[in-house]
Amino acid sequence: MMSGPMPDMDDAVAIADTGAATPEVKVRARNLKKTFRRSNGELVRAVDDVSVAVEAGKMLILLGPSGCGKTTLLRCIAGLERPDEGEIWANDRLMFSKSPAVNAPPESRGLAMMFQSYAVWPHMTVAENVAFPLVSRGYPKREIPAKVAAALKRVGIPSLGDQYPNRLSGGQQQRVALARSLVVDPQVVLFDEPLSNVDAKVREDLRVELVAQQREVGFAGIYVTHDQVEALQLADQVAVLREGRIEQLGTPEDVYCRPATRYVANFVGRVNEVEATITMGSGNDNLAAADTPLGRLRGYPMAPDLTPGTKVMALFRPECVEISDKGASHNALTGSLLRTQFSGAHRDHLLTTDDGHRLLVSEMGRFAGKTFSPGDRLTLVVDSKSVLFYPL
Ligand SMILES: Nc1ncnc2c1ncn2[C@@H]1O[C@H](COP(=O)(O)OP(=O)(O)OP(=O)(O)O)[C@@H](O)[C@H]1O
Repeated sequence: MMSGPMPDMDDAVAIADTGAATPEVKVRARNLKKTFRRSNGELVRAVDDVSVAVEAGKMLILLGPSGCGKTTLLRCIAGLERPDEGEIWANDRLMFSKSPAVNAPPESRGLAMMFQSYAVWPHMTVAENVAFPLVSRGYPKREIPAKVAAALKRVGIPSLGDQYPNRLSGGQQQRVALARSLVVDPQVVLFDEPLSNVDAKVREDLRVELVAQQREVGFAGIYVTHDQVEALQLADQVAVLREGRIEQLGTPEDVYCRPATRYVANFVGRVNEVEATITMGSGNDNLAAADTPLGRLRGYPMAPDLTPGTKVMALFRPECVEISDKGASHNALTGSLLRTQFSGAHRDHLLTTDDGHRLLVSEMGRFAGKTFSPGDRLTLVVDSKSVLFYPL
């Protein structure tokens, strides 16, 4: 039931007891669709029947490769793009629907934004930049300096208020942009790849900062990225997108450790893939067995109907493999070392098996004293709990 009369096209609608949004859900998009027509006439389903929700104080990450529809979905929620179908609710108000016809303008949705392209304004000082959302919302003038100072302090640049942005580093400019997004104490913040223009170390610092700010301010966030490390670090929930659709929605642990599909497994981390044939369906321990050209593997079936004889792909991550000098009764594979790459916290070994399969093994820390040379025969033992069988 909607409160009040039938809304005008450009009004947001407050909801009473619709059951459409529970109190803690800050943003909900339902069955959103958005199709574009390219200049050559071709239709692109940028967002294809997507439903997502984010609760107060939680971060939802939209993750996927370039062109999968992340930005379009975010822009629909922000009100910068008009969906073809679906509904959008924010802060318990209907922001978009086709029937009744509702399409609230961006500035009335109560959503703060921090977009990569929304750079800080060079002709304004840092303090003026941060004050801008307060001024444009008509905040009492005398309250603005204290709010700006608090926002700058919160993002770790309390003394930069008088500076012009072109005197600041990229990381400091991003802090200004973050302060500008948070100064109005928003309940919801939309982020579109906000850290993609800063170097790796600054990105990492800013991610930590962002999580701390979220805890403190308690806003709900929707954050677009194609960087899986960023997604896993920041997310409460990750939506992995593929060609406009959600391939998996889950916690970072779900999408990394129990990817629903091979696409998700490959997108959120590195994997070894070996073709296999199921020889034994899953038993009491839920583990099945499959024959591969490299030997028998035990692992978890990722579909219900993987009966003996079914062709599957066995997947396991490089860090779930141990180099063994004892061998093992099952899940043991043998290969010759091609090369080793040292990366500080871990080192990666690339092996080739006798039938030409390539296997990647990642050893974490504690490898001092153990050296291997190209050509060495190594036995690998793969943890059964991390082998996953997917239908082909
Ligand atoms: N205005 C537009 N007109 C035509 N096609 C568009 C338009 N905007 C986006 N698209 C197409 O829609 C699809 C999704 O684009 P979108 O920008 O949402 O993807 P993305 O996942 O955010 O990619 P990226 O990470 O590269 O920004 C792409 O195929 C893109 O070319």
